[in-house]
Amino acid sequence: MEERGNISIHTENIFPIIKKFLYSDHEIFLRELVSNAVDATQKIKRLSSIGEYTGDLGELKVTVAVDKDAKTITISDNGIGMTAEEIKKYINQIAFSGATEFVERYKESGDKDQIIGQFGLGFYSAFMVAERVEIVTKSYRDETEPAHWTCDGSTEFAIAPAHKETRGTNVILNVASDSEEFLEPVRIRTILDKYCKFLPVPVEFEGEIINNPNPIWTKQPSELKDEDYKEFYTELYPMSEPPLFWIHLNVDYPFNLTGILYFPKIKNEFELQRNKIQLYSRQVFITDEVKDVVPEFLMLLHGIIDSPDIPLNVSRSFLQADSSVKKINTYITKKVADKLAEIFKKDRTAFETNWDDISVFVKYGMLSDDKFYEKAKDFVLLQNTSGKYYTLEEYKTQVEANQKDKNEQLVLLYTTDADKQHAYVEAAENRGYDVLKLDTVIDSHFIGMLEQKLEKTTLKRVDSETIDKLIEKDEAKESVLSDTEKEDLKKVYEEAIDNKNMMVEVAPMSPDDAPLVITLPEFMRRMKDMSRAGGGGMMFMGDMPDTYNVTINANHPLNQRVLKAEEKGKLARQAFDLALLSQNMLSGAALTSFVKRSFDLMTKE
Ligand SMILES: Nc1ncnc2c1ncn2[C@@H]1O[C@H](COP(=O)(O)OP(=O)(O)OP(=O)(O)O)[C@@H](O)[C@H]1O
Repeated sequence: MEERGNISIHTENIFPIIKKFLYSDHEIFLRELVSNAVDATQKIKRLSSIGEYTGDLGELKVTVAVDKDAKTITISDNGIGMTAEEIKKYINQIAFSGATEFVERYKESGDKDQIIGQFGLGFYSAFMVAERVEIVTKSYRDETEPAHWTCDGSTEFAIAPAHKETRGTNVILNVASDSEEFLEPVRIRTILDKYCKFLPVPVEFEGEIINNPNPIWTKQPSELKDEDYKEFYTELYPMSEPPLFWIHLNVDYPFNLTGILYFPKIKNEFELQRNKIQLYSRQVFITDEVKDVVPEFLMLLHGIIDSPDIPLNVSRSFLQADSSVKKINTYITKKVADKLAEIFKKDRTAFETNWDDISVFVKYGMLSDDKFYEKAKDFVLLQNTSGKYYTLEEYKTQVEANQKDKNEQLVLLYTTDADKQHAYVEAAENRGYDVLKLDTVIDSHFIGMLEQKLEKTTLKRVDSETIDKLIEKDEAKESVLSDTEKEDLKKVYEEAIDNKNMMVEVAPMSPDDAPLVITLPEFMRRMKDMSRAGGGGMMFMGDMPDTYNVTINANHPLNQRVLKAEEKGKLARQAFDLALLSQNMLSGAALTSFVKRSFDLMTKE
């Protein structure tokens, strides 16, 4: 006998609302229905294992079938099935109230993106693509009758006895005319591939099992070889270069989390590599937007995180405040730091070889997470211009003797471009100083952080001061020029240079040093960098021209010649242009006139 009834929910007809709001995400209906089917098979397995079900389990499986002519999609399982009473309880009440709650939430927050993908719509999502949904089901309990339920998404349903020999449930979607794209097998396969690839029960489509029910993250690390991890990486990211190394996450207290995180080869292009971590809940793909679950700096990693404890049905802001999400964050950070520390200890050569790929990520982590800093400070590496790697501590020991200034401040020198800043690097090295290479996008922030964290330490770019001032020592240099001669020399240069952004000064330096050095003070460059990055309340700095210091070496023979020469100005200008040239700062008309002047001078000699 057929029974008709009304589903008791508050909202009259939630179907059009859901259909409209979830337009872009219609495809998740398949994820929801297939995971329900998987759940049903897992439930029967559990009942069997505890002796509540004594019948034959058979081969547990979920089947998806498309019938283009009948315009149906059918999801079948041989799970626990439902009685008519259970349909009323679980589908009419739970599924529909879940959907009602969804709509209420949507109305509250008004932000579609916050909810989509975060909220399992459950059974009701079938109505996003179907005009009518049928359930034909037979419970595992022998004495019960199979049932047939039909509903068009409104609050009315019909339930009648059915003919079904075997245990389990068929959910039949009569696809709506505006959703016929889902009758294309290719489309269905793509969706299954996205969401169901690692479901724990075989899922069959067109005669093929489309999933890998035992992905490696569900296994014990001791069962796995390096090859297994690498193979799995290729399965996830078919076109990628092999990963550098990986971490197998496996924790069941105080929260449940498994997964594998891979360190990819990142180099400097890290923007491209985001959103490569996939979030699963009990092997069901949820999203690859893991922003709130994984610490920001770990977004560069690839791989899988699987946790039933991540609340998927709440909005973003709530997720950030959620305590298990916070714990997961902390756990992942710790695991990653421990893994890096372990590789560093066990195989320093491998660590150094991979440093270029991991440095951005380690530095980013140190900058954004204090706990990570505390661990990483022991393995973060500094590389000098001759390619040698040091830890912070090792480097300190290495340069301490030579690079302390008169105030006992340790000065670390660095270059952002060893090629362009070659003249300065060489000058520093001739002094017996060591120069670090800090040339990645993140290094300007990293430098700031080191200064904050390391005691009595400053970092200076090699071209920010003349060599004597980079690391100021107590010994004063004698000048071969008298004060008046120095004044004269200054005037000659000022007139020859004729640029108010070039601050000329004359200072005694070693005769072996360059006759003239152009420097951009460290503080100046940093403030400009900051204002360019939009911070620090120094917006006005960004538009200001650079103000350089031009230091004339009073002890260099060339400058003694400049003072005495007939064409003082020409000689001074020539020296200045050469200094510009060595800094890659000479171009256009200035370069042309320099070349012309050089030929002139050569012709005269
Ligand atoms: N294929 C099925 N076999 C047996 N029972 C099912 C099946 N599909 C749904 N159910 C029952 O209907 C209930 C409601 O399903 P629905 O998908 O709406 O919610 P849910 O699975 O509990 O939660 P979620 O929102 O995570 O999907 C399920 O809890 C289950 O008891």
